[in-house]
Amino acid sequence: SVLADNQYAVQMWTRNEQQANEINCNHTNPRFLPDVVLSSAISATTDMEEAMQDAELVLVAAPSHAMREVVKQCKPYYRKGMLIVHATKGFEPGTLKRMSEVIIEELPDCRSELSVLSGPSHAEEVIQKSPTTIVIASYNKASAERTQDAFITPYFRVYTNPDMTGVEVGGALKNIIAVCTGLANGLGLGDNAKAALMTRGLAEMGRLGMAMGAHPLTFAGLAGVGDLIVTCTSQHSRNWRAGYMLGQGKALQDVLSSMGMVVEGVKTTQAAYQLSRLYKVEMPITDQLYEVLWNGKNPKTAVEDLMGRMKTHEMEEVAHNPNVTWME
Ligand SMILES: NC(=O)C1=CN([C@@H]2O[C@H](COP(=O)(O)OP(=O)(O)OC[C@H]3O[C@@H](n4cnc5c(N)ncnc54)[C@H](OP(=O)(O)O)[C@@H]3O)[C@@H](O)[C@H]2O)C=CC1
Ligand SMILES: O=C(CO)COP(=O)(O)O
Repeated sequence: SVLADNQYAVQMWTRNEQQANEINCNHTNPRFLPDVVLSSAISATTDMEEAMQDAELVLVAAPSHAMREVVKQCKPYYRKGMLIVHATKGFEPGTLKRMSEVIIEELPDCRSELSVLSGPSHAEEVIQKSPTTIVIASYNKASAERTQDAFITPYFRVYTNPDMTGVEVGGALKNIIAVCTGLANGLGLGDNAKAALMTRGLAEMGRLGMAMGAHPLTFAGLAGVGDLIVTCTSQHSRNWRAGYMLGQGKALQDVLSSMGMVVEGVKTTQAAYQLSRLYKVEMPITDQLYEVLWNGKNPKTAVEDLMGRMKTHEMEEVAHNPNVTWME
């Protein structure tokens, strides 16, 4: 819709024939955005060749577990020079790769035209043209700026950032913390607990991100704290809602089947648990959520175990910074 507002003719690809017909005939997408009329500049098809044949820019927003499969389907119709943008927040299950790594493996020629679009941006609000800020990261400045130009509108403000790793890792990891804050609310815990999870969660997002090669300040930006705030506090967040239901005692499988939409934070918790061991980074909140989701740990015990950890200082970098020392 943002691209259509910028005068692009938008061709959507979906695997669902009924959804394509609905978009083409009625300009609606009722399962995902009920009560919304889409621009007549948007059409849909189930034929990937038709979707990609004249494309200048390809935006991929498949869930992380389906990214490789979808990009493989794009591959025969990819042409060097096309801008490729992804908006997916997660890691590839099993390989633990970031989405840009998966895309580059499948489309090696697209490296310098590839960007990630991320930040605090619930579709339900973007479609209402509610002011939204977002970041585009790319290895290539010219591609980042071309993509910025394609998406920027008076209600959708786009920044650029060269830190592809930081933007991808921030967007993926904030979902873990959103599930945790939902869980805390579902357990009846208060705003102090929520603030604690968000702040200490941001610390562990940054620790893993830096170990993976990200710039620490990216986590203070839209793809870090920005998206963390919206996902941990918005009624629209599927990750928060899933956590809330878990906190109320529902079983994980029942929660996931009742959502009918992807809850990236669940698989991302497993991926981050594995990455934290690979990179030897402490991620206590992620560890506890992993035990709750994957090993059936009681969430109340998980909270007690987090609160009962060995006492420590707040920030490693500050505690060991010679300019900020303890008084003798
Ligand atoms: N919703 C939002 O506001 C935002 C979402 N994101 C990110 O975008 C990604 C997608 O999220 P979102 O669109 O909300 O998820 P939804 O669950 O709402 O939709 C997922 C879509 O992907 C399709 N899909 C799933 N698997 C495949 C596959 N193997 N091949 C082709 N299509 C497939 C589904 O089709 P079907 O219906 O046929 O299953 C469905 O249309 C996630 O990584 C999310 O974190 C990022 C920012 C905002
Ligand atoms: O990433 C999002 C908003 O920026 C969407 O979050 P949810 O997947 O939790 O709905």
